[in-house]
Amino acid sequence: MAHQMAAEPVLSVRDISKTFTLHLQGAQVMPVLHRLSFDVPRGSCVVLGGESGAGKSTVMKMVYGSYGTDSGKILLSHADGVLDLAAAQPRQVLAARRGTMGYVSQFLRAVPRVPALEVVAEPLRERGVSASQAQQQAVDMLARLSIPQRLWSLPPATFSGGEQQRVNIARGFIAPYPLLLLDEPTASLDARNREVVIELMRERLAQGVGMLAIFHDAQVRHAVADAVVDVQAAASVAAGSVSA
Ligand SMILES: Nc1ncnc2c1ncn2[C@@H]1O[C@H](COP(=O)(O)OP(=O)(O)OP(=O)(O)O)[C@@H](O)[C@H]1O
Repeated sequence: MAHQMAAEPVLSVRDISKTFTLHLQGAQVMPVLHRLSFDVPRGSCVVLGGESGAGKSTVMKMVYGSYGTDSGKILLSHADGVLDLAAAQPRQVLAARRGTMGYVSQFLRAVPRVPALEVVAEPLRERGVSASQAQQQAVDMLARLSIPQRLWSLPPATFSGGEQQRVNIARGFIAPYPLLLLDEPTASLDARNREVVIELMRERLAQGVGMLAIFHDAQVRHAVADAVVDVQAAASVAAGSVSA
C-alpha cells in the first residue's frame, strides 16, 4: 500500500519482554513475551498476529502504558522528541495519551451521565479545541457512524453493544493523534458500519497516522494491514525459556 512514509517510525518497540506473576497461585511465573521488536511507520497499519493467548492484547496494553514492561524499550515520537514508554513516569504516559496516542478498545468505558456528544468531543476539548468546534466535529463523526440523533444527548451506558462501539470509534478517531492503537474496533459492527470504519482508517493512514491493531476479522485486516507482527514467535520463546 502506498501510504505516506517518513524515515522515523512513530512507534519503535525494541526487545520487549513480559512475565506475569500469578500471586493467587503461589507466585507462579508465567512468561508471555520474549524480546519482541517491531516498528510502526507513519502512515502504515501494523497488525499484531498470533493465536489466542499469544500476548497481542498484552503488547497493546504495554504500549498504552497500562502494563509495565520487564525489559526493552517502547519508543514513541512525542512532543518533538522520543519518549520511552517502558521507562516513562505516569505523568509522561498521560501526556502521551492526551497528545499522541489514541486507543480504541472493544468496549466503551463510559463515564456515567456524560452525553454521547460530550464523550466524543472530549479528546478535542483536551487538546484545546473550542467547545463549539469540538461539538461540530463530534456531530459529524456521530452522523458518519450512523448513531441516531435522538441518542446524541444521552449517556451511552444504555446504548446497544454496536452503538457503544461506534461511540468509542468516534471518540478514538476524532482527534489527530499521530498513533492509534486499535483493539478489535469492528468486533460487533454490521457490514455497513465496518465499511465506514475501514474508510476512516484509510483516511487517517493517508494523513500519515500510524496504527497498531488487533483485527480478528480477515476482511478488515486485508483492507488496511501493511504488515503483520507474529507475537506467537516471541510467545513461544518465552514459554520455552521456562522449561529450558
Ligand atoms: N493481568 C494479567 N495477569 C496474568 N496473566 C495475564 C494478564 N493479562 C494477560 N495474561 C495472560 O497472558 C497471556 C496473553 O494474554 P493476551 O490477552 O495478551 O492474549 P491475546 O493474544 O490478546 O489473546 P486473544 O486473541 O484471545 O485476545 C494469556 O495467557 C493471559 O492469560
